Amino acid sequence: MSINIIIAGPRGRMGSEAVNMVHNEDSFELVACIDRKHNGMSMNEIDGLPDIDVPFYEDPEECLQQTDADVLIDLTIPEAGFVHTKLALLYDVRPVVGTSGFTPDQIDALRDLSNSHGTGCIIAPNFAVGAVLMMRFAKEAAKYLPDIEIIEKHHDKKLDAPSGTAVKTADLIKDARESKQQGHPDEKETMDGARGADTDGIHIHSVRLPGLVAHQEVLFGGPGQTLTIKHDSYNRESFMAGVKLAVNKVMSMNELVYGLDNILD
Ligand SMILES: NC(=O)C1=CN([C@@H]2O[C@H](COP(=O)(O)OP(=O)(O)OC[C@H]3O[C@@H](n4cnc5c(N)ncnc54)[C@H](OP(=O)(O)O)[C@@H]3O)[C@@H](O)[C@H]2O)C=CC1
Ligand SMILES: O=C(O)C1=N[C@H](C(=O)O)C[C@H](O)C1
Repeated sequence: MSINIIIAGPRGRMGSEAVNMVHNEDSFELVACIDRKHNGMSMNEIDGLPDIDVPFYEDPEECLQQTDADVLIDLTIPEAGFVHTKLALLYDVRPVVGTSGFTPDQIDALRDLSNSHGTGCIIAPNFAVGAVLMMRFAKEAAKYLPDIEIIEKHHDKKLDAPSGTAVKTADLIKDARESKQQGHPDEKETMDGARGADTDGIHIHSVRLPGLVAHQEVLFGGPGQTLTIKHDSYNRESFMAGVKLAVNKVMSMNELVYGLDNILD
């Protein structure tokens, strides 16, 4: 039996990669797309998209009502992604969400809905296995070297800053070390933003440049030494093994999980 999948954001950089991955996977079936353009058209009628006969819906609720789907993959923007994920849970379709930029309150609301419906949901700020390991190693290192700064670097089409990965990394580090103020107690920015964002004393610096894809360095400093843990995604294929794993895993889940690390064996 194949897993029936809806993709939201099929024309995007990640969405188009996910369309190819789902289409090429024997046990997956792409059954519909949610797109804010091309309502009522089939993918194979739209210029520049693969020759796949699958319907496009502008209205996410109409899509969920009319489609026999098991899983929704959302790769859009946080505002739309939140609505899609909520609706999918209401229709008992399991969301696999890569969209970054949800607020903690939004994640809590989706967790409540997922858990009360008993419908599995995976929200993963980063689907690349190497990035998950970077976060895991950073959490471990934070126990021994608690002075930490994060530099995340992305392509200049990215809408949210800091990245979901940087936020998740900082959250993991907060679980592993005591809250602390970093840098000089009297330090003063003479130019706004010079020290980056500050979450519980951890500073996050966001770089946006053409040519980049998705990169992060976690820097640790101690007396006479530094440690750098670094991950680079050079293309969007790097995320697809994680998306595939999440689709398979979510089928047997009945609650929300935040972060791919929680489903890696
Ligand atoms: N978890 C992970 O591993 C990864 C997550 N991401 C995240 O995935 C998301 C998508 O990234 P990326 O593919 O680079 O972005 P793109 O901008 O390339 O794609 C976003 C897609 O969402 C669509 N969209 C925008 N607004 C709406 C709306 N209101 N309703 C429905 N669809 C909408 C866009 O359509 P239109 O063209 O009409 O604007 C576009 O097709 C981002 O949040 C990004 O941070 C990215 C890489 C990896
Ligand atoms: O927008 C991107 O490209 C990416 N977004 C995710 C994030 O915000 O962390 C994951 C990855 O870094 C690529």
